Amino acid sequence: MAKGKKNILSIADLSIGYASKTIAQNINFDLEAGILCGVVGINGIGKSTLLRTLGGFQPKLDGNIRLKDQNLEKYTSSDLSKELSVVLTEQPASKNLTVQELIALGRQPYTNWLGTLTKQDKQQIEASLDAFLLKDLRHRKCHQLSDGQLQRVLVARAMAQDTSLILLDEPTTHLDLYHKVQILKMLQELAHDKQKTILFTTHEIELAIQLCDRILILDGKDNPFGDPCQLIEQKHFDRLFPSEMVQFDAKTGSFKVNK
Ligand SMILES: Nc1ncnc2c1ncn2[C@@H]1O[C@H](COP(=O)(O)OP(=O)(O)OP(=O)(O)O)[C@@H](O)[C@H]1O
Repeated sequence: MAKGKKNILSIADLSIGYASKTIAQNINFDLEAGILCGVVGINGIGKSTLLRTLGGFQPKLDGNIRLKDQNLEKYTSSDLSKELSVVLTEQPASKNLTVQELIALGRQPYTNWLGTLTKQDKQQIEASLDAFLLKDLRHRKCHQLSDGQLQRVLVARAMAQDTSLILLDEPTTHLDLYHKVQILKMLQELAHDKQKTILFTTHEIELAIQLCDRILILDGKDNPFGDPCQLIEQKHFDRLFPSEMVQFDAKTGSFKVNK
């Protein structure tokens, strides 16, 4: 850990899965404020299960999850909603709301029972609309948005919630390359400029290598974690897929198909 910087999320010896089956174990990593971290790994290895466990949607099987020096299970749901926001792949039920209304829902943990927005709530909503290029779309219904626009709205809602940790499950699914890069750069900016800790699952390994500060590789064994260059040097990406099919080129940080 860098001197003087406190961990926002500390994971030790974590096992995740279901009563019937352990999906992944031996997961260890720490994340400080201002870090963008990608979680990669092959289909079915447990990325979404990890996200759901960290988000408190399903119980861990073993080990420790500490959020800002307190065990995750110790948080009341009201306190947790001020420290942790989650953006899942499922489409929101509230797509009949306008962009601005959906983003305003991010302020729910802070508003009174009437949902009255204070000046500070409104400022946070404006800043979120601005950061995710949504000012012109603010009155558009969410069901009238493209996948890329809707993804920006969902992340903007998480920004409005103003939590120290933001978890996202595959935020780049269904997006073209330009919009994948756009959303990841916006997440990077949010992490670096606003000192948020952001963890997201992805199949975009090459983009994660270029844009993330840290990567967790779920590999069903040791689950290596570190900064992308370090993981490349240690040849962890070389072992991700069967080498007769695809090979990792450490010089370019990209995968080549064996023809
Ligand atoms: N409710 C459940 N009960 C039992 N097993 C489950 C349940 N949900 C998922 N699984 C299993 O857990 C394993 C991990 O699934 P998970 O969705 O976490 O993987 P993933 O890495 O996110 O996959 P993908 O990249 O395909 O999205 C899979 O084998 C899946 O079949």
